[in-house]
Amino acid sequence: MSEQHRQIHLAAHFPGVNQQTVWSDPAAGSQIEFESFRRFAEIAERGLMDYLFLAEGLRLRERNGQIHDLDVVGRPNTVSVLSALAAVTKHIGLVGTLTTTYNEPADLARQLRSLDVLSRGRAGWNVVTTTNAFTGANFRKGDHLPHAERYTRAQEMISALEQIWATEQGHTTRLDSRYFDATVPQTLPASPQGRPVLVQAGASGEGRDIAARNVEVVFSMYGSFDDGQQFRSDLDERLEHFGRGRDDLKILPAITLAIGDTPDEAEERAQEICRAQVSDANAIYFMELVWGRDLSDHDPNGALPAFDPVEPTTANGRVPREGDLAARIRQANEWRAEAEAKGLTLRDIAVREYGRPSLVGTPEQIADEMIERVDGRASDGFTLVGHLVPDGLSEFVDRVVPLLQERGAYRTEYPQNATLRDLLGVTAAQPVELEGPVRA
Ligand SMILES: Cc1cc2nc3c(=O)[nH]c(=O)nc-3n(C[C@H](O)[C@H](O)[C@H](O)COP(=O)(O)O)c2cc1C
Repeated sequence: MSEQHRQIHLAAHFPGVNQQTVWSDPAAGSQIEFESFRRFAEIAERGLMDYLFLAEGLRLRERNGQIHDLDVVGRPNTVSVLSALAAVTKHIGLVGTLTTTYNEPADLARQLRSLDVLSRGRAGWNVVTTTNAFTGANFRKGDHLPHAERYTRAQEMISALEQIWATEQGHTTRLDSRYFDATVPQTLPASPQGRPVLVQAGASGEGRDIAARNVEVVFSMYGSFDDGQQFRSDLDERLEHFGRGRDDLKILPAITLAIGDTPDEAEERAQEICRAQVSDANAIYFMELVWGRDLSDHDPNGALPAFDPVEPTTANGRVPREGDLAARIRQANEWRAEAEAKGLTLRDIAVREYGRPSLVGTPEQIADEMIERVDGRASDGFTLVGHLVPDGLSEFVDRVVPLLQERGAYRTEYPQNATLRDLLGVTAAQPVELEGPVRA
């Protein structure tokens, strides 16, 4: 008799423009052409995954007032890509990230319901509030709401969308809250899953409350066993507070992989991937986030800056590395001492700090580790982020998925006509009522 394991849920993250994806690799495809998305979806669906996931960036990254062209830049609109994918996939869920800060309810509700109807109940919405202040410049408001206000608006947006989605076709919804004052007609029927699955990404207390109150899946960065367990128990308390059960919410942290035939080979692969991810230019960029200023006059293969970090002077489209100035100065001093003692360059430190892939090992080791984390409730599965687009997850699908299946921890086929909510095995949360307007 094989041991009983909890079922693992998997999502495939089509990386946006970030340092995880190695676009310079000859095997990398386009981040724009539909063929990349189609192939990526085909691999994820071959791996029987719950959903394919797209992040959102509404501007091109900038650095010192210039477009940050270290990587490829730009990506097509999320809902357009997912709608096109609905036509070439059959089972897999299609989850798009869309911001609550820079959208209006009628438009967002209609886009997401359209995707849900076109895909016959396979749509999901990753609720984000957008960190990057400069995104505000795209919009009439031109400014960014403070963090707490963004979450007030997010809750109102979720409630508004739920109200609109619960309204029958041909009827209207009246929205009257702090941020919204609109009368919205329901132009479409419901999909087989009623409304899109809600996913959330945002780690503060407010973000976690939004998740515990409203959503069915959290996309987190807490990939290690201990961090995952801590995050889970924090969310469990919040779920209880909002009258929901632990199984009403799945947590799928981001995971990166290096697979090898032997542990040594996997380790070598991990090193190779890290060095490809942290190119010379990316090493400088990474250190600029710590030092808070332009370091383009520094040699990535030379010493770390001799001066201390400062308060950031340029808005480069990225929030500076976490930690206050004193902590960043301490960090810089530690790295400098270590670099001198061991003869390490700026890039050596960046490669190491940027972080090795989260799971490094043979297919057996990776399958064991995943099962252990899910059985130990450190997560309910994983959002897989490959370092290559579009084929980066094929080795995982071909070599690790069969082992998860053999061990009874993963589905062996898609259920017939399953919606995304069916695949995840979750029920929708009770909608939160919109609070009345707080207009003076
Ligand atoms: C794992 C993760 C993924 C995120 N993905 C996006 C994204 O694709 N687009 C976006 O505009 N914001 C994204 N965000 C930003 C969040 O929505 C939020 O604005 C930010 O994390 C600040 O909120 P917090 O303090 O609650 O974390 C992401 C955040 C996290 C933690």
